[in-house]
Amino acid sequence: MTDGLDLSRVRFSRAGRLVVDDVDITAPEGSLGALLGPNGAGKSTLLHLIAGIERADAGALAFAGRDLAALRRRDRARRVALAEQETHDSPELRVDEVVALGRTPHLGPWAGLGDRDRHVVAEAIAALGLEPLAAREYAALSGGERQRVNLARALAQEPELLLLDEPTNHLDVRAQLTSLELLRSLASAGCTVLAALHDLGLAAAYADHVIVLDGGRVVAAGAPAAVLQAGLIRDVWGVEAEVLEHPATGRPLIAYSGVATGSNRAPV
Ligand SMILES: Nc1ncnc2c1ncn2[C@@H]1O[C@H](COP(=O)(O)OP(=O)(O)OP(=O)(O)O)[C@@H](O)[C@H]1O
Repeated sequence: MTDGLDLSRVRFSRAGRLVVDDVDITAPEGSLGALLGPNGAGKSTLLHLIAGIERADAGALAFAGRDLAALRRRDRARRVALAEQETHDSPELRVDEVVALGRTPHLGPWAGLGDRDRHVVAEAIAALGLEPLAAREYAALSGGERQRVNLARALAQEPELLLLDEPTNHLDVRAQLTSLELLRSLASAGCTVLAALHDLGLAAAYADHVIVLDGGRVVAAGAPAAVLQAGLIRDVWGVEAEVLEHPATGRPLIAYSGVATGSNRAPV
């Protein structure tokens, strides 16, 4: 058992179909991990299981040495945040109100925001550059703007474990890099971060470790350079790629050349 996230033999079925199959994952405390895999691999489901939105059928899920399933809902919410692509519970709220929802697990019963809560909310809004949007209605934002609000809300929660489902979806390239740099600095400050990503290049550029899911199973895990190799990319995603070395960072640089012929991946 580690100080970070530790999943052992986690299984989960949905509608009679096994969608998370004997998953073992270790994410060290203070690391930025990328959860990778093709559509339907089970990434969102696994994040839901870790966040306690759904309950695993079998296996152990621990964070900082504590059994996540045994934590009370409120205790878990103080420690674990999940930033999803859409916030469904607050369409009529303003941006600053949505971000302030992140403080809910830290407030006493019937208590409003205190000075520190307001400070944390303002910092989260500033970290995502959302000041100009703070008084706008969440529902009236673009997809990328909402994505930044969702991340700010998760930051305001001040979690020890931050889970994100495709946090770069809808974002322009600068916003993508800004978000990943923010996640990296959170990890450096001790937060354990695990983000489901589709962009292998971003994972290669930023993650400390990557976990590749396929058909609900972990098929590879480790340092980006060790895992993200042409053969694995062909087998899992059904595309041909050359993996180069980034001239400035030394990290893997993925150059796609096309869909792999003979791949048994279903066409999209
Ligand atoms: N509400 C649901 N009812 C039945 N099956 C579902 C439901 N949601 C997801 N699934 C199935 O569970 C499996 C895992 O889905 P999941 O959303 O976790 O994958 P994912 O890796 O996040 O995919 P994507 O990259 O497309 O978002 C898929 O086969 C999917 O069809």
